[in-house]
Amino acid sequence: MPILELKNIRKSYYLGKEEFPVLKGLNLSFERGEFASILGESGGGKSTLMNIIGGLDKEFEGEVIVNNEDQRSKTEKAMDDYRRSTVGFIFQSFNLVNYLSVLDNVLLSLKMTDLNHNQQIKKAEELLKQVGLFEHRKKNPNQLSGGQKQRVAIARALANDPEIIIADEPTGALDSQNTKEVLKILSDIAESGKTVIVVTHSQEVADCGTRIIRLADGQITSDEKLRDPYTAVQAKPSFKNKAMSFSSSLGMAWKHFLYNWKQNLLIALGTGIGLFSVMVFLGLGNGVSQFANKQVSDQLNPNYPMIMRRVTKDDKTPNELAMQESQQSLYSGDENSLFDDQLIDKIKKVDHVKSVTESYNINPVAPGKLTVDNFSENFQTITSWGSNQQVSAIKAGKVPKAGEILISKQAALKYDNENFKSIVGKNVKLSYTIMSSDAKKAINIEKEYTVSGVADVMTQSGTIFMDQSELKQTLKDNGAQTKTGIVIAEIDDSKNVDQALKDIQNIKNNGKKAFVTAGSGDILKTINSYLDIIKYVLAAIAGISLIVSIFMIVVTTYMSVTERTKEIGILRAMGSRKKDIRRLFTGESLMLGIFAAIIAIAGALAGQTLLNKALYSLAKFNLVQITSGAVIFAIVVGIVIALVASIAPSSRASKMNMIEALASE
Ligand SMILES: Nc1ncnc2c1ncn2[C@@H]1O[C@H](COP(=O)(O)OP(=O)(O)OP(=O)(O)O)[C@@H](O)[C@H]1O
Repeated sequence: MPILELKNIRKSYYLGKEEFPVLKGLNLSFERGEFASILGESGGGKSTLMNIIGGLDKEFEGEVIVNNEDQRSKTEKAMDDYRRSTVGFIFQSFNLVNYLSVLDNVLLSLKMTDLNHNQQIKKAEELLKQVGLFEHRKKNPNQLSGGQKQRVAIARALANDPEIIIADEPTGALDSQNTKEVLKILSDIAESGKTVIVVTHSQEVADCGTRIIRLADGQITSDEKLRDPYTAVQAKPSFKNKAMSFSSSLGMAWKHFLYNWKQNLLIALGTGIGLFSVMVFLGLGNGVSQFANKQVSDQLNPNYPMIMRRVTKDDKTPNELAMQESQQSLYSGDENSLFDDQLIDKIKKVDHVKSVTESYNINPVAPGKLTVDNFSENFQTITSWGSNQQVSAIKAGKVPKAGEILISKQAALKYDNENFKSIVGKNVKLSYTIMSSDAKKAINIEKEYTVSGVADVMTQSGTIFMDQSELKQTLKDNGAQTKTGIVIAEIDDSKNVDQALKDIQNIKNNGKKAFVTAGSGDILKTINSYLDIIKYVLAAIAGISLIVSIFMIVVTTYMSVTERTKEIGILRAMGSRKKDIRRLFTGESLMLGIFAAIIAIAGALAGQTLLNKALYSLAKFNLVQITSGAVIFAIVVGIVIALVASIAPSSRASKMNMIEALASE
């Protein structure tokens, strides 16, 4: 039974609508152990015929029957399998993969078998011994002579133990000595029971075989038998062929990635810089908002929100706006802004509220004056030191008791820039003017106090703190209003603050909402929302460079596809699937993305250390704080960018016409 039969094969090429018939009805059959040469003039259609036999070309008329199976009825998958297991190709220009070593070139075929890694290496080494190149296995193809390259190509074609070897001008680029050696190997292959079909112009090559077929003008002009086919029966291979595994494709992608490392490093740097800037901006935003949070919570205890009476006409105005109205109303001396015991009791009844303290403020009609020795400084407010203030904000001295005041660090620095603490314990005089409770009479007050301490309260530089009862007594003694417009609630736990504030805001008095609230949480929310906007705008600006990176990877992958067109053809001829080709390019660009992310992460972490060192003296705080989320973000974005960028080029690579790819230079 013939291994291969060709029945009435016709093939035409078309230029526009014009038909150029190349093969005009060929009928041939080949036996096992046959070494057949196809001789003919240039342009006679020999390569076209080989492409049809080798399963590279399905656009023809007639039947190609291999082992009793019609090739045309086969699916794409079955044709990949056919090229992988039944045929082996040898080309005039060797078609070795340049970035792989001699051993790896042979292994390429063996990657498509079920042999394990060690068995694959053993088999590849045996094949290289067979063609006399074992010593050269670690070299790259460009370190070999032409004859040696062709012997590697033969070893590679034999690796899968195919039944048919197709050789297109295998000695065309060799001198006479190398030609002899290659012909000897091809004869040996036929002798082992395989069918060898060689396309040649050379009578010397043709004379070596068992049969000469002459082709002219698309037809067979003679079919001459020189000797009987070899009779040895090919031993059944000890392994099965299978599609290239995912890890093998990635392994190949990795080898090319390393081979091309200079170019890849530059692209990864480009992409990495974009990712790096996004990470640093996010980290800076993070650090600055943590710094701001710390500043606020150092001064105000979140468990002690401030409450004022609500004065809006409606209940719909949001709490923050209603609070502004309440403040204006209080400062203008509106009685409706003041608390009475019944209102304070309502707040005390709210769940999680442990206590309610009245907070007093003196807002002099004009800035008050603090005098000590020859030094004087203005102040806007005297406020009671309440439990809502953080004791940690006191940088020198202690909380004010009766007859004492606590002043801001800014004021203390003005007193003594070298040693702001020196003001603690000094006697100071406060002089200011307030209005009587009926707001009709101005009252001038002048009193001496001892400075109990200094507090770092950034937002309240013109504030003086006084003990609550002391402040209340002062107001009383001077006939001023002793009802307060501000009370401080103490909440049992910070996790209950939001709920308690909501409940307080919903308390009604005479059918209307009675209170507005402000906690340090509100201040933080406002600060954070502004910082978030800045952070994301900066990160987005840096992110634009990532779009540039996508284009950079697209262009490089396209260039790589163009450069490696021949390799794509070789791999497809060896039985790689479209999927394997896609993985090869996607894999390499994925490595580029991961590499870029690694560069970005390493750069950002180093940048974080350097920037924090450089900026520490500014705020006594690490202003750049890169989170593990940002690290994961960089890896994910690196991978996504690479995948998006590789879609079009790798799909182009996988869809390439095999014959055109093989013919490319
Ligand atoms: N893709 C193509 N489109 C159009 N014409 C083609 C194409 N490929 C080959 N041909 C034409 O088909 C004819 C046969 O080409 P083929 O390569 O099979 O010849 P050949 O016998 O192998 O020649 P050589 O010995 O020079 O390699 C030539 O005239 C060639 O110009």
